[in-house]
Amino acid sequence: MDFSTNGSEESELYHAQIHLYKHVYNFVSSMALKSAMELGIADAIHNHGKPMTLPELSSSLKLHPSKVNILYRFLRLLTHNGFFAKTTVKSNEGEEETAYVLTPSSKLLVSGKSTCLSSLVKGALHPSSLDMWGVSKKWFHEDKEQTLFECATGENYWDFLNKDSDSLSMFQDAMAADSRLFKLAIQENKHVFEGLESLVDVAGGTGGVAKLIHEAFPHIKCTVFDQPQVVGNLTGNENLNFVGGDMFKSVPSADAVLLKWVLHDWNDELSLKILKNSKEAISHKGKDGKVIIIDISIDENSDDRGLTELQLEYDVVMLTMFLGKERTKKEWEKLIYDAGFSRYKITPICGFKSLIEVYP
Ligand SMILES: C[S@@+](CC[C@H](N)C(=O)[O-])C[C@H]1O[C@@H](n2cnc3c(N)ncnc32)[C@H](O)[C@@H]1O
Repeated sequence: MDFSTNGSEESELYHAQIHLYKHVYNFVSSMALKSAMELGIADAIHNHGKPMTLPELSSSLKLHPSKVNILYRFLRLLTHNGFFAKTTVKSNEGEEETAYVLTPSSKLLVSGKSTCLSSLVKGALHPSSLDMWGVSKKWFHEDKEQTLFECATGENYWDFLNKDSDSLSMFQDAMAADSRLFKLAIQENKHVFEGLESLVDVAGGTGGVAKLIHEAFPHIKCTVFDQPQVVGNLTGNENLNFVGGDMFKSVPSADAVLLKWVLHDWNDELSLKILKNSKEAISHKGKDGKVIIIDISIDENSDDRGLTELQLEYDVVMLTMFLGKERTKKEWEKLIYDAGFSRYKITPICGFKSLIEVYP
């Protein structure tokens, strides 16, 4: 084989190598982030109340003294990746020392805050979501309509969650964490909820979003509708109640149906069923009823390549875990019209998701 190249071919080759290696080792950044979350680095810096030096951080985390340099190297990667920032402080002896501070991204790992996403990091990077990748070649060659998760474990992800209360809690906590960040989107899109007297949050989990809507619009009668094993033990109040059931059979009646992070779990056939049941649920309001979908609308032509990459990664997660999908605007339009709705409006929210108002 001839490896001789001219300058530009060489540069292209090295670029290609860096590109490939970068994608091969991306998992290290994910795992370092997971370690930071498990160690509680963000909490330690937050609780310290001022920039924290490496020895202070190591001692606060109660690490073995032999691990200080290891912590430094994890922090170097995480700082490079934008999770921490460095500053200088003066030691008691008057010497300048490097100290770490939180960035907006690591502030999302501070526990006890409404914006804490630690449980999402925990759920998304849990071995139950990662181990399945070992059988992806087998999955591609099999003539079976099953998820990668099912191919690896012999059971579908919903059954896996439902048989073990720890896994179900982990999943619901991750969803609730994601939902809490929805507060800002509600404030920015108040008009979507104004005028409603009742709303049912279909497959609303433990009520993360419904609670935010209830806070912002206390007069709206909110119902969280989910599987009985998810909502069975939850209690609300006069205007926030929890109902167990199966959205593929029927959906409780309300002025509006909310479907957040729901339709991406299902293929078009099952999503159509959910949308038709939702249409039925708002039918008493005639043309004034609405279905509010919160999901990704993939934009492959976006100038923001990082955002599109995240949307496409989510699509593969939905595919491998649920045989679900993230949809493009065109795919949303088809699904919405196939379900018998007459118009819709898409508004980008939360950076990478969309709010889709759908009308009969
Ligand atoms: C991805 S989670 C979304 C939860 C919530 N909407 C949120 O954004 O936090 C999907 C939810 O669908 C619920 N679910 C699955 N199958 C269901 C069914 N047949 N009827 C009602 N809910 C169901 C699950 O229990 C889970 O809470």
